[in-house]
Formats: sequence, structure tokens, C-alpha cells
Amino acid sequence: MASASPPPPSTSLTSQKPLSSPPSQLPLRKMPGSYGLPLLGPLADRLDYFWFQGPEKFFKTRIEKYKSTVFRTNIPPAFPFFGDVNPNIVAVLDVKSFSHLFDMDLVDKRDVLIGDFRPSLEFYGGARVGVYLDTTEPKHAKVKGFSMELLKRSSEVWRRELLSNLDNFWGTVESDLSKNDAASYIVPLQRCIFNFLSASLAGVNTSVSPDIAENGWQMIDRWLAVQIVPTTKIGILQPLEEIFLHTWPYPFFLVAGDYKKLYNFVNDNAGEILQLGEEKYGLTREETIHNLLFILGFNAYGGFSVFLPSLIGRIAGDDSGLQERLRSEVRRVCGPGSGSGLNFRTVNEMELVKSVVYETLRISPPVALQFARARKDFKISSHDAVFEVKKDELLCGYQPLVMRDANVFDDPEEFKPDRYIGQTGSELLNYLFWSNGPQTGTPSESNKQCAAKDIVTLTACLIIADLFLRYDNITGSAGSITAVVKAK
Ligand code: HEM
Repeated sequence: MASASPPPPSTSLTSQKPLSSPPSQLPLRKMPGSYGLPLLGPLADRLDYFWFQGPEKFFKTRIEKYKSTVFRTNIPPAFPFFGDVNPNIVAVLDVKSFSHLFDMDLVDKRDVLIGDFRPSLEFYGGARVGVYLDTTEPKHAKVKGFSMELLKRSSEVWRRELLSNLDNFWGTVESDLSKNDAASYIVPLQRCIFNFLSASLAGVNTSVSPDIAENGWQMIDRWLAVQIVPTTKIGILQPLEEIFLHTWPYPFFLVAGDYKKLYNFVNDNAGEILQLGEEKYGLTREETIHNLLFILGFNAYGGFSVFLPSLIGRIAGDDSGLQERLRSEVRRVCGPGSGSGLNFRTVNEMELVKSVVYETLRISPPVALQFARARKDFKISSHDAVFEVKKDELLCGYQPLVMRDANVFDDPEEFKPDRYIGQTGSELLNYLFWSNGPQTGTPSESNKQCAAKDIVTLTACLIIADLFLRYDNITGSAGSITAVVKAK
């Protein structure tokens, strides 16, 4: 079975540790960690994870305690109203152990998108949509093939719709800035993302439905929030968050009205895409609609809504001279007088822009947690040791720490805009895992790597390039813009 596993980290990447020791040369170690007493262990870990420590400190303190990046612990949700959810996991927190999550011979991805807890299928009209399917389930190949075709067939529409929606987005930001000291941009950004994805993935311009054009993005926000709230630290007043948000799963009926409207919007207007799902990929019409809504709403809209503020904030907040360097690269490749326009080919020539996108995905991976279940007993290696994993154990990787593995990335805590430039830099792409696979991997029907691995990074490059064709510089953060200086 094909897999997206990267090659083992090699010593040539960094002068630090010898990484290439094959598992056979590493000592076999009893896996450290524990699940604690029944009920109390998971409850204590849940409180640490959400309240006393927060996710990052939760994993960091245990790495220090067990002197290992692989150990057993619990992860929420747990106790008391998640009786059928098993919180026991094996944490994998370095590049080497994490990469076992991509080896489809070793792991099963059935129903583990956000851990052992899977929201009710009512959220997807009763369908087990593609992300919840393992590669051994025949329907996975159909849905994955469908999702990749959506991207392939829409690439020109994608560029055009992105740029025209960015026009609206920056127009709103400028108009807000003319009235206020700062423009909060999350709402206009989400509107822009939703409109462009609807046109490019579903082939429907939201203007056909005034309600969806105005409120579609909020409907998706609510639908997403109700599903993932039991697994997400919000950071509001404790213990209220623990009591009211993390104690039980929220029922679908809270968002049933929103989902019905989105369903009708797709059912009534996305005829061509629905036909594609049915005729070419053998899905039923219902399966096509629910998968399309999931890809559009959860994968694409959810992913970009997290990623783009961190990208814009990173650039707008920089005062190290990075903006000048980006601007000059963008204008050299496709500025006025360059003879080239802004498109996927030209952004692909922008080495610094691409490197900034990769580095943002490394330092702030949009999807923090990844899970997979052991298909069989096997041995998992970290950089220092080998451990035995039992069939059916749930592996859990926390990307923000994995992507700061000092054995692979020099000065891992530092945002280095040029990190991926040149030969040594581009080798690091083997260890950039935001898409549930290496950036050098190829999403396919036989792995679980994000179908949009390439288009996501190219889209981010287009957004940066468009920004520096419009403006000489911008100032702001991951939620607001305080100043823009128009291109002279
Ligand atoms: C910034 C945006 C995005 C991020 C951060 C992101 C991230 C991810 C991640 C981490 C996974 C693996 C989940 C897991 O199994 O653990 C995934 C899967 C997937 N993504 Fe993306 N994604 C993004 C955008 C998109 C877009 C635009 C599409 C549109 C087609 C897409 C389609 C998919 C599909 C279909 C899968 C499931 C793959 C499979 O079942 O084999 N994603 N994505």
C-alpha cells in the first residue's frame, strides 16, 4: 500500500544530532507514561489540558517528566458524559515518531479525525464523509478522487475568484480604516473565503441566494463550532468553560436549520458538480452533497479561516524588513513592467514568498492534532529509542511541538523567512507536516494527505503577492489592520 511517509530525517539537515540511526540501532524502551486511575486519570488530564496547563504545556511538561517524546497519556474529551469515548492515547511528539501517522500499512484512520470522539453523523446528513474513512474502505478512493478533481477542474476559476474576492476584502479593510484607527478583518476575511470557495469548489456564485451570500459563512462557523467544541480550548472564564463546553457533546439540532439551508443551496445550484460525483465517482446524490459540504465547510473554509489570519498577521506584524524583501520579489516577478501577470506559475517562481508560507505553516500549523490507530502491533521509533505499540492503540501527534523539533529544524522557535530556500532548505520540506503528510508527498487515494496540499500553499502565495502589488506595506496583527500604504 502506498504511503506518504517521508524519508528518515538525515544528518545533512543540521549539525545537531545524528538522526539517521535506523530503529535497529536504537534501544528498545518500555513506553513511559500512564493513564492513571479509571475516571480520575482522564479527568485530571482533561483539566490539565484545558485549564491548568493548556495543550502546549500539557505535552511539554510530560516530555520533560518522562524524558521522552513518545509516552502514554489521556486526551479530552472524557468523563462524565463521553462514556463511549476512550481518552487513552500514545503521544508522538517528534518528527520521527510523528511520521508513523502517515504509514498506511501501520495505521488505520477510520473515524479518528479529532480523536476517539467523532461528532454525530447527523452533522453530515448521516453520511460517513471522506475524512472519516480509512484507505482500506473502497469509498475513500471515490471521495478522495472526487475532492482532487474538484480542485483540478477549478484551478482557473480558483485564481479568478480568489483575486476578485480579495478585491472586496481589501476594499472593506480600507473603508473601515478610513473611519477607524484599526480594521478588524476576521469577518470580511471569512466572507471572502466562503464566497471564493463556493464559486470554485461548488461552482456556485453565492449571489444566487441573498441569505447564503450574507450569512453562509456564519452558518458554517456555527456548524463547525458545535462539532468541535468538546475538543477545543477556548480560553474563556474557567471553570465555566469546563462545565458548559467540555462536558458533553452538543446536539445537531442546534445547527440543523443552518445545515438545511446550506444543503438546499448546494442541492439547488451545484448541479454540474453533483453530476460529477454521481456519474464519475459512483457516489449517490446525497453522499455527493454531504461530502461537498464537508470539503467546502470543514476542510477548506475551516482550514483557511485558521491559516490566513496567522499568515496576514505574521506579515503585517513584521518590522524586520521582510515586507520590503517580499515586495521586491513580487514586483520583480509579476509587477508592472515585468511582462507577467499574477498566476500559479508566477507565484511558483517566488522563492521567498513560498518560504514564508511554509514557515508560517511550520510555526503555526492550522490543524494542531492528528490521530491514527495502530492496525497491528509494531515498533515506533523516536530520535532516541524504540517503543512497542499495541494493535488498536490511538496515536496522537501535536504538530505545534513536532514542527519545532530541534533535531530537524535549527533555532526551531524562531520564525526564519528564508528557511526553505536553497538545496538544504528545500530538503526540509520532507519534514513539513501541516497537510498530514510531508510537503514533498503526493496526496492520493491510498493515503490520507490533504487533497489540497499544493493549492493551499499556492493560494497563500497568491494572497501575499496580491497584497504587495496593492500596497507598499501594511501594519497590523492576526485580527486587525492598523495601516496600509498604497503602492506608489
Ligand atoms: C489551509 C487550508 C487547509 C488545511 C490546513 C488542511 C489540512 C488538512 C489536514 C491536516 C488533513 C488531514 C486530516 C487527518 O486525517 O488527520 C486534511 C485532509 C483533507 N483535506 Fe485539507 N486542509 C486545507 C484545505 C483543504 C482544501 C481547500 C480542500 C479542498 C479540496 C481540502 C481537502 C481535504 C480532504 C478531502 C482531506 C481528506 C483526505 C483523505 O481523506 O484522504 N483541504 N486537510
